[in-house]
Amino acid sequence: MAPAQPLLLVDDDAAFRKVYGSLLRDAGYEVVEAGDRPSARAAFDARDFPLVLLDLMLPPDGSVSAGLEGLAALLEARPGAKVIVVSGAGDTRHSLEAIRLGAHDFLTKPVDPDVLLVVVQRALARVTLERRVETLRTSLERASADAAMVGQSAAFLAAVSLAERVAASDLPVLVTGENGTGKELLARTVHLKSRRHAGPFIPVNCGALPETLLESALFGHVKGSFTGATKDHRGLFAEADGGTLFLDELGDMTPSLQVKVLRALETGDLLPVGADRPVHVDVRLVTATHRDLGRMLQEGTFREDLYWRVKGVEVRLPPLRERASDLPLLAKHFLNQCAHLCPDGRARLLSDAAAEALAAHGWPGNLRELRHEMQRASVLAGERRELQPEDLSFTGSERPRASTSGGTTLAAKVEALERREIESALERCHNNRTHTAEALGLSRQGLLKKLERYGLT
Ligand SMILES: Nc1ncnc2c1ncn2[C@@H]1O[C@H](COP(=O)(O)OP(=O)(O)OP(=O)(O)O)[C@@H](O)[C@H]1O
Repeated sequence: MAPAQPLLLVDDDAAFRKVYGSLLRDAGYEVVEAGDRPSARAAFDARDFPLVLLDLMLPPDGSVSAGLEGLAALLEARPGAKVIVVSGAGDTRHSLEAIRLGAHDFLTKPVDPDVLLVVVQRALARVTLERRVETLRTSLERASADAAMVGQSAAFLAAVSLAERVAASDLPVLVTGENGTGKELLARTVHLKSRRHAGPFIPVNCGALPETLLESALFGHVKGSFTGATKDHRGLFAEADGGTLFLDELGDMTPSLQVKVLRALETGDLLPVGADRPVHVDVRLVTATHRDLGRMLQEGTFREDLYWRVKGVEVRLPPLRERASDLPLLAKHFLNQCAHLCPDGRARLLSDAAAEALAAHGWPGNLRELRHEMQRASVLAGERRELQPEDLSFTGSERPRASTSGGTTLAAKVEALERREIESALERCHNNRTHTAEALGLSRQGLLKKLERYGLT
């Protein structure tokens, strides 16, 4: 038999506690009683009660406002607990205020015993459901993070094991590796394996925004602090409070912003743009860069004090060419992921010749390039079940097909040309989007739009 669920029954009226306490005990619940606010709070703190039946007007003061404050404090301490407010006749206004503060329901005295039992039963069923959802959500997040990190090569497993070992601590983690090696995925894994896993994971690409926008995105701003600041904005540091902030492409951050980030990390205090008072946050930092920070230190483009603050433990992700044994596994993983792109919804397979072509390629864009190749090959193969080398862009046979498949109108030809230019710039810049945008004379945002339009993401 399942153990009786514990309820906390708080009322200064001993007769009420006696009658309703035994009613609930007879219904199979374990009832703990409290007759005033301090003893109710002590009992609440001592055990994980899923449900509290609470009278608002309690000794020592009998005041409703203190009762409402007490209710808010209980819910703040344990937001998952359900509180049912039991008030005297004529107290509806206060009961509604209690609901606004987060109480689950209210009952008015004299309480009909049958109604009480139904309300209690439904509130407890709700708690059970919410707890089950939370457990499932956590295990799903963990499972999907594990499942997403495909690879068995020694170099990859060493990186993952180091990341997992450091995840439990609050140490900063610096993930290094070429573009597309899986740095963001590893950062998410660190978060999901940490004690902060239920908190937010906030990724920020430091190379994607100009300095002033990045500053206000990170630290927030107050309304009116600059043109366009029409309302207060919390900022991503504050949004990551209680969780993990992932600063991607840290090496792209300007020196003056590096100073501000360093200050925030040292004190935990942020100064939103235009604010006169700092805000305190509790954030675990994970950073990533494809740049050689050691060389940037020597060149004076990256601050040494910030380097030591973010470095904590450095985890280097190997490029795909150093993980040759993972290539077939990863290719299959990405083919399965994009099965929905195939006309029959079934994942395509690699022919031996296609597998050889993959093995012979250098993969400058790493896993991102492989994922993209598998997507486009799945589409190009059409009804064919097995992929052939000509379905791969780097074998040289697919490229001309793409340029002619654009159609014969001028617009189609221009599009085909633009697509080819973007592809070759991406290749030259090793898939670094900031550099590709610069090389093409586009804004990063403009490039991202085009990548999406041509299915190159
Ligand atoms: N071990 C892995 N198993 C399966 N998929 C992976 C793995 N690592 C990365 N990926 C996938 O490869 C792609 C690129 O990964 P990710 O964005 O994490 O790389 P990155 O190093 O952060 O790239 P960038 O340097 O451009 O920011 C993503 O689609 C990601 O889901």
